[in-house]
Amino acid sequence: MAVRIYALAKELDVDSKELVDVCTRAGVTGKGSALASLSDDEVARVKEYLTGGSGGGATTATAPAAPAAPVMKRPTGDGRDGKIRNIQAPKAGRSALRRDGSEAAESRPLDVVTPADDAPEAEDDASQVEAPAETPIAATSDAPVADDSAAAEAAEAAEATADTAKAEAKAEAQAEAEERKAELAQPGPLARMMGGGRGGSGKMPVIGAGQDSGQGAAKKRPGDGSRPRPVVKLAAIPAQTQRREAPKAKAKDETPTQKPDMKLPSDVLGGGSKPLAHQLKRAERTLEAAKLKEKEEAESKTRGRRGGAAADSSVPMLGGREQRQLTRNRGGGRANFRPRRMLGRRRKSGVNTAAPRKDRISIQLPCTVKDLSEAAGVPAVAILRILMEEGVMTNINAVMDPELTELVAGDLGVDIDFVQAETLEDKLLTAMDELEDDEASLKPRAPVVTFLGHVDHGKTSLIDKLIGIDVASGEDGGITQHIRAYQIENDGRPISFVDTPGHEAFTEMRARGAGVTDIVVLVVAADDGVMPQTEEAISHAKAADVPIIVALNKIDLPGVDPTRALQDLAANDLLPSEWGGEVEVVKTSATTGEGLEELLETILTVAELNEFKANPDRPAIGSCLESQQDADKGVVTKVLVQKGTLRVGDTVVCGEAYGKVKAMTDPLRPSRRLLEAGPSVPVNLTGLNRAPSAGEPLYVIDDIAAAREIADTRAHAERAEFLGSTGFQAATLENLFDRLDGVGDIQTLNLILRADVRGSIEALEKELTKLEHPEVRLRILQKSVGGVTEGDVLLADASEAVIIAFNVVPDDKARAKADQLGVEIRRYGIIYKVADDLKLALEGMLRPEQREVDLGRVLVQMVFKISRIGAIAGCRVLQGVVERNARARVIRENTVIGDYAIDTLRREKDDVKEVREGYECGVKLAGFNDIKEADLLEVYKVIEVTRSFED
Ligand SMILES: Nc1nc2c(ncn2[C@@H]2O[C@H](COP(=O)(O)OP(=O)(O)OP(=O)(O)O)[C@@H](O)[C@H]2O)c(=O)[nH]1
Repeated sequence: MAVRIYALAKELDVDSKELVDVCTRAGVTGKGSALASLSDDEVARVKEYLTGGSGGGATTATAPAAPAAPVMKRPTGDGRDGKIRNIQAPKAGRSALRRDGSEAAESRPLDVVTPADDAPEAEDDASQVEAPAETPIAATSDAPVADDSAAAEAAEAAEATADTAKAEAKAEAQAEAEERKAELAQPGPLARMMGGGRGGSGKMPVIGAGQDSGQGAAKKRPGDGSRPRPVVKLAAIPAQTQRREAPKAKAKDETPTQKPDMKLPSDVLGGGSKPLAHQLKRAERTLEAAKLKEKEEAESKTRGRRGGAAADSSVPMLGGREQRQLTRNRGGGRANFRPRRMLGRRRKSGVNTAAPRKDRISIQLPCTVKDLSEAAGVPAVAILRILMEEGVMTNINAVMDPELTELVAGDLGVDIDFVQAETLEDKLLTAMDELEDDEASLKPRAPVVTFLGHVDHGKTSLIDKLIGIDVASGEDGGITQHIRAYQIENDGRPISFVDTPGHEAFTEMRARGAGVTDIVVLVVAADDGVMPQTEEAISHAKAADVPIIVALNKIDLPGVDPTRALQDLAANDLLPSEWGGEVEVVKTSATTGEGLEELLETILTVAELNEFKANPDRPAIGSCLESQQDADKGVVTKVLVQKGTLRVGDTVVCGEAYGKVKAMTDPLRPSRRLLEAGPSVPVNLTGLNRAPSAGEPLYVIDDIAAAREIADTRAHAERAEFLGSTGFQAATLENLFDRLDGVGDIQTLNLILRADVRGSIEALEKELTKLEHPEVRLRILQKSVGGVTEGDVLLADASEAVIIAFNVVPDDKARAKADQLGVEIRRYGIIYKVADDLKLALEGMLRPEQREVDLGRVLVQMVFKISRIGAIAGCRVLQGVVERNARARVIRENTVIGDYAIDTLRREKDDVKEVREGYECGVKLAGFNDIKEADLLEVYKVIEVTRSFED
């Protein structure tokens, strides 16, 4: 019966990683990791090799009667017996998973450690030094091993020479031992990974009992004291993981990086999508503004001086009328004589322009026209005028995006700095995020295992089979459109599974799944191999920096060749362990159940190695996987708790939503109510005031008022952004450029999106962005979770929009209103059908192409001039056909002299629709009477051809 290497390692009480190496040396090849299986034969060979039999070949030749060195003996724990010692499995599993082949080779155990105090005895104890060299492992590790010949030489020298020579040899041996000691003081890569520095002098690291007693032995997990921890090779962690490193502190004397001193306006720097004339106009305006400012400053200085003069004691004291008269005359400026009309107009601007004008301002985003006016001390009308000149018609309360604000500020000659205010969110939530849990508070938690892969490769079927439910067969269109999370127990050990959709529209959901996961199971159909979404899933898994296990599914299909899929995986940096790589590939069939046990076992082994932990005793932080509006329960949010414990009654904030947790249920058994949920537990919770966006982190906070404030601020910001993106109200550079580019001519199809969950809206939006065409576009006016309401219908009517109801229905009022107003509500259940239909609708909006179709040629044989009617050409159809509503090009002496519509077409005296080849007919051309004998008419008609996006 086949047995896995790590199971055999357990049985033999050796380190499974070492056993992988031993397999290779014993001639059992192709075993890339501890999860590889061995046949009975192979097991026998390995055992034989280990007990010093002939299995290994090469090394035994040089091994003289080794005294049981390879026998996996339980250690004494003193770490100094020169034999076998225990090294614990990696504690922080991820580092162990990063090792590559070279490190593994380096990390082979050092065969012998001769402690410093033993060194002087080296000459007398040649057999002790030699013994480890006889072990199979010693043969591969030469550097730290005591050199047999050196020892022999030392012994020989001792015999052959006098006492002085003996002393020399002794000194030499001692020096050598010192050197070795120094070398060994540096722990090897494996030792480092295993958490042991120079924890002892053991030869082969062995997993098992006694690990606490050795030096450097790490803490054991509670409850599994006797279970050894196998070692699994997994995918190499990509380079980008380095971004997690804390930034290096700058050396004090390091010269700061120089910043270029660029004073050009941002739009000039931005590549100048505007015409040069426009740039010049702006430059002129800026110059004028600067001049004006200078003048104002000069005037105010003069005024100041005059004011000073008024206080001068040399001026005689005047009273009453004279004083008023003088003051009026001194003020002298035009303002004093400004007619009432002007004063009135000035007041109307409604903005306090008393603030002094500034050269440099700091302004908080989002910024309105009024904000800028107040900060810069410039009348709002001046700003509105600039905006108007730029083609942006807006009002004083309109929000300007940063680029537009900068542009206006540039025109006003004001330098601007944007500042971001510290919000309540920053204060409360960021602090929670940054709160580090101390090591002692961390408790083991279930691994979160996410299934990722291409559409239809069998993710849902595999999870269904693993947990014994049937979700796959009930899916609309056979594709997963929701993210799911369930927790099950296997032999008392909990595991949380996350199922993600494979369809390309669900990138966000896949990223979200990968973002909350500890382990990724990459499902690859054996008949299909690596496909685009598989590659995307690999990237997500790598970005999440988590171990990958590959489930090579559909292995039951007749004639499948897994080799191609394995090659694809190798090409994507996932070298399968059976090819000597580091990625476990388990061949599975969700249909027959083949390989599922092995898959589960592999998942549990990886989880065990990584020892996932979290602090359950802190305010919970989770992640919203999905949320939906339920007719009975209100907002139902699917949350995966990541840290802390979430309890019924907790106040939470999640994205733009907040509320108190009313109830929690187990997603797998919805009737099972939960009062609390700890780390790694997925729950469906109710109590939020609105459906939060999927992917939003959820925080438990004490104060409901603070939760409301945070949620409302976010909702407000999102609304402002959304309005900006739909082109309503907000003035942005983008809509300015749109206008300049003549985008106004584009035909627009307005949409209102309503869906069951936020994830569907995201996926729909993503899918719809692909429907791009220079002449038509889609504009989403509103998007929200829940059924179609009367308000939606009214908005659709006012904006001539179509309502897309995805997995939701209109309520009665909405339905009645839609019938009354003739608003179209289109209902869908499958995402790509929405995209297909909207594509057709947009294609229908494209102006049809006008195409000419040649009909025939006609020769004019005779011309009849009839008063009040005009010239009638008596013709013969030379080729093709003439139709009444066609057009004709008149050709005279090989030159086209005109192009006219056929007004009348007659045979004999009757009006006819068409005349065919060989027949005679009378043709009257609209607006052309100069027809002559021998003219040739080329008859054609114009047809309209509908266009598609592909044309
Ligand atoms: N023969 C065979 N068919 C399978 C196997 N696994 C899944 N299928 C079939 O493949 C189809 C897709 O399976 P799903 O489980 O829905 O695939 P999925 O990867 O979850 O698909 P999405 O979630 O839509 O990306 C279904 O018809 C399954 O019955 C398998 O191991 N063998």
